[in-house]
Amino acid sequence: MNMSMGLQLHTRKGDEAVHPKICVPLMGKNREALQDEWKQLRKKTVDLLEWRVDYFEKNRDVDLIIDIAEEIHRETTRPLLFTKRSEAEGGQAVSLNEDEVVQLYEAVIASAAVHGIDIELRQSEKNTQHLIEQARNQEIDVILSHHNFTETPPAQRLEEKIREAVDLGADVAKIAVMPQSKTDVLTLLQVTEKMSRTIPIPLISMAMGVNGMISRLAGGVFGSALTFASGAQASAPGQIPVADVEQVLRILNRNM
Ligand SMILES: O=C1C[C@@](O)(C(=O)O)C[C@@H](O)[C@@H]1O
Repeated sequence: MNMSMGLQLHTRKGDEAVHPKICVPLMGKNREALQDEWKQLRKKTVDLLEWRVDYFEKNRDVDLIIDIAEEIHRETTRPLLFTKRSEAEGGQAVSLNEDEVVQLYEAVIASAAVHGIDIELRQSEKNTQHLIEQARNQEIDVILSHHNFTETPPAQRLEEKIREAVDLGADVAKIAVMPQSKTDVLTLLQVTEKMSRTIPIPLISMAMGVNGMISRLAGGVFGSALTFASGAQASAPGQIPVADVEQVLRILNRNM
């Protein structure tokens, strides 16, 4: 079984289900709010934390960001995923332009304060390759991600996105879609089932919204390596509180 050291996610082995890890997003707008969020998680089963830095007010203060990232890891001892989600893919509107986002990622990678970074596949190939190279030197995992907040593209398109992530050199591929029907949820799960058996890296997938909730609980059965669960707030539609997710996964893992 491959283990990416940074985020410690598992690649699926043959036909076996994956015991997915649980990641909780931190969305505080300042240090105090972030501290409140992670303190509330102390007694919860959380494998990873994601800092959604697009919610952070002082997003130009790189030294502060690195200092907080170090504090999060020191205090929680969980691998930390660093994400600046774009507005086009469900993130907050921020004043940073593309180059500034790349500079922020470069500084965070250089600090080695995080264990993984999320880069969207919409980012230019040049920037992506550059950041992957930097991250590799620091043994930081790179998730290459694609989110569609309005619909579920056809299976073939989703498979192409996953292949694109693999071909660009991702350590982990991720797709999130918005289902308009239960059939769309099945499409997402079917793609997950097929691709997680075929690609050499862990795959994370989810269908968002109420229709998609089942994918956040049962995605591991189909090969998804990680599920996002809400702590103080949900960072995407359909996220379920971490204690509920943990309960369901415990039942599945115990019996499978
Ligand atoms: O990409 C993802 C997945 C997500 O959008 C979800 O649907 O749970 C939540 C985001 O915080 C994270 O960056």
